Amino acid sequence: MTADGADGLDAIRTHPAGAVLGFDFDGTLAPIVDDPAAARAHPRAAGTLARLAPHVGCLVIVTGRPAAVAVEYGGFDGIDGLVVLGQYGLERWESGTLTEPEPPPGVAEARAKLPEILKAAGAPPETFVEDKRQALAVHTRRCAEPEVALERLRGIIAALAERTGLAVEPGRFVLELRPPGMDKGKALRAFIEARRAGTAGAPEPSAPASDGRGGFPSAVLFAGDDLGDLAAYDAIDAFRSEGVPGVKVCSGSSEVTALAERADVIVDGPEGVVAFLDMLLESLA
Ligand SMILES: O=P(O)(O)OC[C@H]1O[C@H](O[C@H]2O[C@H](CO)[C@@H](O)[C@H](O)[C@H]2O)[C@H](O)[C@@H](O)[C@@H]1O
Repeated sequence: MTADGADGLDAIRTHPAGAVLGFDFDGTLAPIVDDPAAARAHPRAAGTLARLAPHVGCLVIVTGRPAAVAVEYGGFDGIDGLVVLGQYGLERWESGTLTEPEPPPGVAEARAKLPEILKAAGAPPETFVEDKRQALAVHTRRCAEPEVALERLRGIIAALAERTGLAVEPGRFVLELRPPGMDKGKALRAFIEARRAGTAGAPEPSAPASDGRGGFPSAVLFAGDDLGDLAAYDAIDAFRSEGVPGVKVCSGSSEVTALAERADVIVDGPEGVVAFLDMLLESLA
């Protein structure tokens, strides 16, 4: 644990009612599997989050998944106050209500062109396109050589993104074509600022009271595993520069090393994340 991370953890323990705890879904709360539709949260993840909820200011999941899919696969419905920001922050799920924008026209264009483009690039037949309505994720995990297949597609996916006005989001054996302008850092920051102000586009619950000693947020933690989570780490760094303690947790894997280099603490995948939260919970209860 870095010294800054230890400070962040201390601040959560000292002022839990003002703390914001954010999480990625795949690879952090849910073990990675070959088929995206078969992913489910670690069996203890939802229970641990439910037990944490009454102790902390906010629990928020910030994911590349559609928000409703993360809620379903995570078993998160019913966790008090939990908010899910889906599609890198474009969608929001809270208390059973989903808010989502219309996808930009470039998504339909990319959807129409993608099959022919993948074929022309010689993508292996195991290449799989996950259609998330707001975005298209091209997966190569099931290919015999997933890294080779992914590299082969990088150029043509970038060109398609350029033509359709979309952004490329690289991840664990996946290249996503998604609307630009939002990322997990912006989503996390906007969520916290809205809570701090007690207002948002939609009626927002008032900013949770801190315990009377810390401000809001008293501390911010984010746990992630993949490249898309680096923007959330950036947000933690920015909060720190403003005097808000933070903790960057890395759900470690051999597939991605970029997060480990910037994390305060590295744990062993979703099992390690849940164990870390159990330990935090014990120190709060
Ligand atoms: O932001 P996240 O919650 O981490 O979501 C990022 C993407 O995760 C999913 O793909 C990853 O998980 C799959 C299931 O374990 C795995 O098969 C795939 O190789 C991974 O890249 C998901 O399918 C995407 O839609 C998410 O955007």
